Amino acid sequence: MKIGVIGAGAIANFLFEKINEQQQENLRINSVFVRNKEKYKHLESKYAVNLYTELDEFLDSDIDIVVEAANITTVECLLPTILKKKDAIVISIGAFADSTLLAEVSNLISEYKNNVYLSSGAIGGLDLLQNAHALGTVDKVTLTTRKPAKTLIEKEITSERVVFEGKAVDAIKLFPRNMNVSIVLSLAGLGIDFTNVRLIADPHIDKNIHQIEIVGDFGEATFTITNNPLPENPRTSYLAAMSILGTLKRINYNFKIG
Ligand SMILES: NC(=O)C1=CN([C@@H]2O[C@H](COP(=O)(O)OP(=O)(O)OC[C@H]3O[C@@H](n4cnc5c(N)ncnc54)[C@H](OP(=O)(O)O)[C@@H]3O)[C@@H](O)[C@H]2O)C=CC1
Ligand SMILES: O=C([O-])CC(=O)C(=O)O
Repeated sequence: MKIGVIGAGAIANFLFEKINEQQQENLRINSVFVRNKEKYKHLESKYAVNLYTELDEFLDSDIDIVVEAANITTVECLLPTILKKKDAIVISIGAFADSTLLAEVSNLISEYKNNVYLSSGAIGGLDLLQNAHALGTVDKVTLTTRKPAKTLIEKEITSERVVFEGKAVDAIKLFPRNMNVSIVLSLAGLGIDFTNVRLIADPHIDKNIHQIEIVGDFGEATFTITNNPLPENPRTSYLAAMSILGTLKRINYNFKIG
């Protein structure tokens, strides 16, 4: 599968290294869409990719699928155009908190028959949540996220602080670079207005910890994911980058699990 990546930050560099440098069977990144070619010029020789700043040229290049590794605004601006030509994997899931975009994307999927894959990112358990809610009988979903304090607030603190408590719909507005996980969890389950979120700045940790609690007719489930950060961007978990690689591998394989 030939891949085009949008963005060239921490997640994108993980993918360049693991896919192009270390090589993965049947996967190859050919094209990278950036805002500033000069800034990222070194990538062309390092990973044998072509850089693009024009979206149509990027989409018409030698790629089968687009991987977004940029931010929410980029998804809002580019995804509708992408879906007219290519499948897409999205990691900045927060974009789908906008119901207008969600409806537009649903219409484009029907019309152009391209697929959108929402990576599970820095969490897991989305298969269980979707199964448990297949009859609409999950009652409660709560996400408690703890991140190193310095990645959430500028001021130094000595004890933990709850920086957000409420619904996913508001969490993503206030923390668009930290709460994408709350939106994928919402889409798999009760929706953005009914998924409970707590975000805690913790000065005593150096990992991104997501705790998920699900209650419904099936019973109860709790998961804790203790994520190592990506060195290039400690706000982003290593698993978020891995989840894109996992999605790419699963698309390629006809023996589907879960
Ligand atoms: N679902 C999940 O669990 C998670 C999701 N995320 C999402 O992934 C995104 C990427 O994370 P990460 O790699 O750590 O972030 P980085 O800040 O390291 O990299 C972001 C990259 O996107 C580029 N970019 C921004 N806007 C555009 C654009 N319009 N067109 C092309 N490139 C663009 C930036 O380029 P430039 O130099 O031009 O600014 C930069 O190279 C985050 O913003 C977040 O939305 C992150 C962590 C977890
Ligand atoms: O990487 C993480 O732990 C989660 C994150 O930033 C997000 O969901 O936006």
